[in-house]
Amino acid sequence: MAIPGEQPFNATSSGAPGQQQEPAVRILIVDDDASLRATFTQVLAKPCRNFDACGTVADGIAFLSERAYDLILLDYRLPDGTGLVLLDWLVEQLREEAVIIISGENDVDAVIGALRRGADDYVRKPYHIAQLQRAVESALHKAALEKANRAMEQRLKASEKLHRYLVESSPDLIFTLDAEGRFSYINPRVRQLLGFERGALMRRPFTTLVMPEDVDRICGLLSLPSTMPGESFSVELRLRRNRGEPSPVEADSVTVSLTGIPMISQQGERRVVGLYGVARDISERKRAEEIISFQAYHDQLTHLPNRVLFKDRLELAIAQAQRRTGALAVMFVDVDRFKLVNDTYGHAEGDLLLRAIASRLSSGLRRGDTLARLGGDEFTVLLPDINQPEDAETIARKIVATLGEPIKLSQGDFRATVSIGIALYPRDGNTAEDLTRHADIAMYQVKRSGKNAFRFFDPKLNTHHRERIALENDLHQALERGELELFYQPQISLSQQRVIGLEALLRWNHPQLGLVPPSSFIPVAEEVGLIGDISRWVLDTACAQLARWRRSGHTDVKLSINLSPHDFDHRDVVRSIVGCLSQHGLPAGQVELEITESMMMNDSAGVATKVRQLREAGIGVAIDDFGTGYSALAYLQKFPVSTLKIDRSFIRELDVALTNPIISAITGIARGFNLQIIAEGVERQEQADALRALGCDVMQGYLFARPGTAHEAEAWLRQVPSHSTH
Ligand SMILES: Nc1nc2c(ncn2[C@@H]2O[C@H](COP(=O)(O)O[C@H]3[C@@H](O)[C@H](n4cnc5c(=O)[nH]c(N)nc54)O[C@@H]3COP(=O)(O)O)[C@@H](O)[C@H]2O)c(=O)[nH]1
Repeated sequence: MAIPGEQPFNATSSGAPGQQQEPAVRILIVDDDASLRATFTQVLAKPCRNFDACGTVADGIAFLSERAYDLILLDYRLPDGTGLVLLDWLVEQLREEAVIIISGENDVDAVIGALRRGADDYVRKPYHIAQLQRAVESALHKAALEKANRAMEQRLKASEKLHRYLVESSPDLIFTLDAEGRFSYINPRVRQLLGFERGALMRRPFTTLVMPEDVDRICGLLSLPSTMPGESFSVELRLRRNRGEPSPVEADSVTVSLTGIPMISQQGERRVVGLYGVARDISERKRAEEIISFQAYHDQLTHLPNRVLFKDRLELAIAQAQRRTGALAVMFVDVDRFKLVNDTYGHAEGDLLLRAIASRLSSGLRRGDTLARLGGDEFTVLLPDINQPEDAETIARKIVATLGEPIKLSQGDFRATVSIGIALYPRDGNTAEDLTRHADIAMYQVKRSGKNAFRFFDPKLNTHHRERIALENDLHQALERGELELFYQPQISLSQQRVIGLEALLRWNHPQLGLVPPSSFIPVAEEVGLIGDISRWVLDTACAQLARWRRSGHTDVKLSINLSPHDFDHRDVVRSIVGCLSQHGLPAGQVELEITESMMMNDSAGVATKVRQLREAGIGVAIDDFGTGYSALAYLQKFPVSTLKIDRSFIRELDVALTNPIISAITGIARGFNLQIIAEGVERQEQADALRALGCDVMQGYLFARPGTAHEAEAWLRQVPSHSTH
């Protein structure tokens, strides 16, 4: 883009810097007397002067048409006309040469005529050389001054043009106000930025453009008398958009950063006569700042306040409650079985569920309450003003009720439930951390006692909770540190007098607590979502061990492996089990998986189908605690298992009476369905005898061996058990 006025600013003077050179001067002599022309050239000669000379008006014009001169010495009387003709030509051509008329004429009219036509001086013949020289010096001096003036004028014009261009095409709003705060100038940017014609704004107060909310703030700054001369200010404010004007921007206002500089009178006493202002549109920057700030304080998925903002609001609410001696409640809300959805249907469905739950939860709250998402499936609620604990209870019931209707996910409906823990200020703590932690502990208790409910914090829960958290933390590292170990317990066939199977039983060698039984940590692993990793480790370790035993010749021993009901929540559980067996080169028939009877009763994860697939792959499936639940024959048809394990509780009853109708029934069912039967928890010889009498041949229990290491198990495989029955 060409910038007006650029060239004049680039002009540089020629000549070596610091060297004061007299400028070159060109003089034209027009006189019909050749000897005079020679004299002029001689007496006026200087190193920097160049002369041309001719004797007629026509030749003079010819020279002048070729180039410009600084001075013309013009004879009045010439053969082809008077010097006036040449003067007229100069005027006509807008020429700027200085002219000295030289004539013998005594006529005053001739002199006046020449001066009127623009001649600068008049020398009458005969003249003294010195007089001519003075006239020439003076005319040249005057011409030089005029030339410098013209150059200066041109530079000023160019400069003015450039400044006007810069101001008028500035992307910022530039304006001046008079002493009364009214526009005295505003650049055309106002049209584009705010949709106002600049003509319409002239003499109108600046506040015409300011959004009403910001007027008071800016008025103080604009009250000029109070502004110290030279004191500038910067302020952010919103300028009004002319809504009558069509605009690509929908906003009512434009946020600008305004810099105001008082204009000081240059004459007389220094006083403020107006204000010079530059307003820069910072709407985009503001929007970006708002987005960044929103992201810093909100959860991206649900757009609810995040942990930081929740803590902030809770601290504020505590301070306010302290002042008015009031009460508030904090709820910790955890979505039940969320991991199931995430693992089974994928993260997109999980996100959909979380968004739907967020919307349901907030529908149960009032304005002024805060619902936040801490991350994962954890939400918190702040009820900043409650009168009694029952108020929090009412809201908790309401929240539970909002989830009554199933949530539509793309892969089907999901009936979401939540576990809610409640802590009250001041009863359960007076800091944001304590209240949130205590609500979390209460929520944990709800989870442990069956989920889908709410509970208030009870200080007695605290110690237990601490131990539990410590256990959880340790469990997270147990796998990495190699603290898990498999023990094995033999399953004996009394008729064959040998170990026909082994059950793999998990142990945790805790560095401080010693050997931790699975009943103490498996439920924790299930709750914190570690069970998947642990089960994979168990399966892999047990299969690797069986492969070793096979290599030692034990090719007909069956290995029972316990699986958690949670493992069956995974779509690809069957594929991973089959994959693990083939990876270790095991025949499917040598492995049996133990599932619990309760899993058959709640078939939400399609356990029946998975059991069928495992059986089709040739893998055995045993029902672990058979008889303890509502075992029904219908289940056995639906779940094509291979083995029933009679629960320990029935074996214990054999101590009282050596017959038991339930055991008789179970053995009958097993025979009817062609299932293998194993009695577990056999501790005494009498129990073994009674079981044998009832038709049960395979047994497992302390009578034969307590669970032992892989090394001990290998020894059992090699020997016939000593505790044979009579
Ligand atoms: N998901 C997984 N669960 C597992 C795994 N390993 C074990 N478990 C389950 O933990 C429960 C407790 O197991 P454990 O403490 O190992 O107890 C087993 C035996 O030690 C015990 N037992 C065996 N004989 C007797 C006996 O004569 N008396 C008596 N009081 N107890 C005895 O019984 C448990 C074996 O039970 P079961 O599995 O039902 O056959 C238990 O429910 C295990 O299933 C694992 O790797 N994953």
